[in-house]
Amino acid sequence: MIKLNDLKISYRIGNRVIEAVNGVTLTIPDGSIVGIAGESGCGKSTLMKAIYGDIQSPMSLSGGSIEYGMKGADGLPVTTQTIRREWFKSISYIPQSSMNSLNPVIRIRDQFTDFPGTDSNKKRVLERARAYIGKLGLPAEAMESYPHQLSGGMRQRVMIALATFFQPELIIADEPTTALDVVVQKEILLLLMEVQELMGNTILVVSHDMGVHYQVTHKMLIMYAGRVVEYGDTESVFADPQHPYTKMLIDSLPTIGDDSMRGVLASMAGAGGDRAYRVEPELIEVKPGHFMARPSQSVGAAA
Ligand SMILES: Nc1ncnc2c1ncn2[C@@H]1O[C@H](COP(=O)(O)OP(=O)(O)OP(=O)(O)O)[C@@H](O)[C@H]1O
Repeated sequence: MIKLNDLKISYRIGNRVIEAVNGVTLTIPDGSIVGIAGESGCGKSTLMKAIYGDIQSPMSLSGGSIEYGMKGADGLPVTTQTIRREWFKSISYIPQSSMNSLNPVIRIRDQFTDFPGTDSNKKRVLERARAYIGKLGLPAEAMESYPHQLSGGMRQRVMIALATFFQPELIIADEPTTALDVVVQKEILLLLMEVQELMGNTILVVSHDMGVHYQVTHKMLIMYAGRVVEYGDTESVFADPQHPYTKMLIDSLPTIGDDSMRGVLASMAGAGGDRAYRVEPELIEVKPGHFMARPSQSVGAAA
């Protein structure tokens, strides 16, 4: 269980201090997938880096604390000061555009054996790694490849394989599917879910995509301007959002049968009322090669 107690993280740029995370208090239960959403610049990545223990200038922990609820190799509780020793072993980080973070001049096999803290018996590591990447849907040949020889989705799978190789208790994934096409996005998210089911680790996933959060997470944390404005079980947050900002984020998701565009569509159809337009708009060519679904007035509709 991770506990954040009035956590404050700031950046100092000259005389200016930006409170990027401004007093966050919450508890993250073990074995849950927690989604973090909020607009650009609200502090999601800063919070993730702080939990990962990657706090370096100009970033600083300006208040509060993080309790990790895990013990290190020395048997002592892990703290902000000692968390770095747990990197790759108990806690791993899948950064934004991580598929481009693989060292381009090192074969995938060597990325596994050169891993910090890995077993010194390379043969044993490679055997394990081969079996493991197979489980994550990668062909054995991928081990012999350089990163550029793999597709974006495969590189992201390799990143996930590297990040989960030591079965860490906590995985932080900062926008793990950005820059992937939607089909691969779905595969990667399913993979993360499978890994979590298999290993029972806690996963924190940052994403701008509320659909992703709905599909994948157990709990949702909504951030706004450095603060948490809502936190709860995903089902409850989506079914009954409490904070106006959460409502806005959820309302921005189009749903089948969505009626919110009714008035606009009706006026586009020149219907003069908000009911008189055809439910299935026709796709018409507005400019050569450029089509739009223009609503048209329905037969017998009142003007
Ligand atoms: N290295 C840095 N130096 C100074 N300010 C920073 C730095 N990194 C982030 N910030 C500032 O901290 C605030 C929070 O940024 P952060 O990257 O955590 O937001 P975010 O929610 O992850 O945004 P995005 O969704 O765009 O990744 C922003 O105001 C940002 O400008």
